[in-house]
Amino acid sequence: MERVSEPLLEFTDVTLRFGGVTALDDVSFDVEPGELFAIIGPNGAGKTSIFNCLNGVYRPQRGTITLDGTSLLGRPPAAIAGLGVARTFQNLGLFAHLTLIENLMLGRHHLMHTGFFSGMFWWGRAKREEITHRAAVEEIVELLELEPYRRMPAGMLPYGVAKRAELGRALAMEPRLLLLDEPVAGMNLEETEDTARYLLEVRRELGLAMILVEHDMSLVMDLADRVLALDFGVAIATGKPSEVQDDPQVIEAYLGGAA
Ligand SMILES: Nc1ncnc2c1ncn2[C@@H]1O[C@H](COP(=O)(O)OP(=O)(O)OP(=O)(O)O)[C@@H](O)[C@H]1O
Repeated sequence: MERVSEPLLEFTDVTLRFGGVTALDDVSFDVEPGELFAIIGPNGAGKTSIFNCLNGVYRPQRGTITLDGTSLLGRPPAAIAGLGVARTFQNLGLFAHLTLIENLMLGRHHLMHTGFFSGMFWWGRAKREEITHRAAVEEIVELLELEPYRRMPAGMLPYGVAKRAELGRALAMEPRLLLLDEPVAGMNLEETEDTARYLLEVRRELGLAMILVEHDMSLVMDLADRVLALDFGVAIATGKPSEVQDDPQVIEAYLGGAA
């Protein structure tokens, strides 16, 4: 891909170890603004470890990670979320008893200035803030076509809709970088195609950068601008989906895994 701007994310020479296990071995990649970047690799290759380094859950022993020039290393997950890195979870990060709208409003929590007590004293300001946040949430509901489920408790949503609501919760944070952890895991073909459509729509409407970790290779090949392939914590190929797909080391990693 031709360089049109400075990278949004720079993940450079990152090494992460757990005792004798090297989960990431000197891994480097960067993500451009608005880019859809995918990370693939067999089980245990280190994909989730990259997400956990990015959002401050793990601290690598070596390397640097910067978002728009600001180092993310050593910052707690909430601070990294505040800098604009949002994540969706494989096992849904929704509160089952809250409605879809309430879950999306919680996604905006870190953007809210008025707490409960100040809200009591500054009723006018709190009200105005609430109206702004509700309007932003309603835009996401519309974008993801979630209107029919607005007042439904998240625990009662059909699986495909719950995954979409999870995407909505992450978008409600107004991220600059969205980490998508296996967004189509457990979905049937129709739900997978729907998700691909929504992700393209999100990208078209919001233009935010996304990193996709996904085992569904056809989704990766359809959606990604560039792909990073990992094997045993080592970056074995980076490039356009078609290039990575044909890379002998990538083929070997997958065939070896299947054997
Ligand atoms: N908290 C941890 N403690 C010890 N080892 C860990 C920890 N987290 C990850 N690992 C190890 O690091 C390596 C990479 O794991 P990781 O979960 O990042 O792989 P993955 O590519 O996401 O795998 P999967 O596709 O199965 O989710 C594995 O060997 C794993 O056992």
